[in-house]
Amino acid sequence: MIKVEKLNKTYQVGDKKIPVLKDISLTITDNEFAVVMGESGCGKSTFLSCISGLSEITSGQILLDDLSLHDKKNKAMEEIRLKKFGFIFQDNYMIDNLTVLENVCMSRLQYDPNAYELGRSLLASMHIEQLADKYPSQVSGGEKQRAAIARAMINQPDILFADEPTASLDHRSASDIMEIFKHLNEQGQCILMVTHSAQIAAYGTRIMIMEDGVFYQDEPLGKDRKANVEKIRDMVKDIL
Ligand SMILES: Nc1ncnc2c1ncn2[C@@H]1O[C@H](COP(=O)(O)OP(=O)(O)OP(=O)(O)O)[C@@H](O)[C@H]1O
Repeated sequence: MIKVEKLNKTYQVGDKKIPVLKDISLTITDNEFAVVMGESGCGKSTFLSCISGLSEITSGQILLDDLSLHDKKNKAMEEIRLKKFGFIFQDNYMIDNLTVLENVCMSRLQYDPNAYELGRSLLASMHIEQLADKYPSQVSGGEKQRAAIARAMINQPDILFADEPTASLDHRSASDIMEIFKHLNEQGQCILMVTHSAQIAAYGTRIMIMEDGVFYQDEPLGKDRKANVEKIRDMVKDIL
């Protein structure tokens, strides 16, 4: 469970302060697939990077279970980010001179001699086990994004953070990736994702709409994806 309490984030540019996140309080529970939407520049990516401990926050706190993520005295923060969080971005940042399997397993190899075994089984669950020994330049964008999910899952994270994971993919590959997310969530994986697409957001179990640094709508989603798309389009019709 991740709990956000009175989160504020202000960027300082020269002598100008730019408040981006404004007093956000919410909880994301372990079994949720929460989706954040909102117009460009409203603060979605900033929210994701604050809540995942990648960015400093200005005030408030973020608790992973009972652990404060921005406690500067907490030397274990790096370890927590590595082992409890998985990250997927629009650009999947594979290391070109490592194989797909090596990319997937890199962050686990240092502490687990069986990392490759787990990596192979993750690739199999993404239906790309045959790509294990290829290099990133030899696989398609959709395949690379599946490998990026395997890489994000390699430390069996508590939460998977995804910032527009399908934005650079065609419709078919994007749907395939969302089916994987849906399946992971059905197996109990907590996911927090940012997207601009109602079709993609409709795979979630919760939709949160941000405007100007606050969530002004936050609703559960059902299992009927078509109904979810309608509902989401209606929620965002005035801003997107
Ligand atoms: N490092 C930074 N320094 C100063 N301002 C920033 C910084 N990062 C983001 N901003 C500003 O904060 C605001 C929110 O940016 P953010 O990237 O979180 O928005 P977003 O909703 O994710 O946008 P998009 O949908 O276009 O990706 C924007 O006005 C942006 O210009």
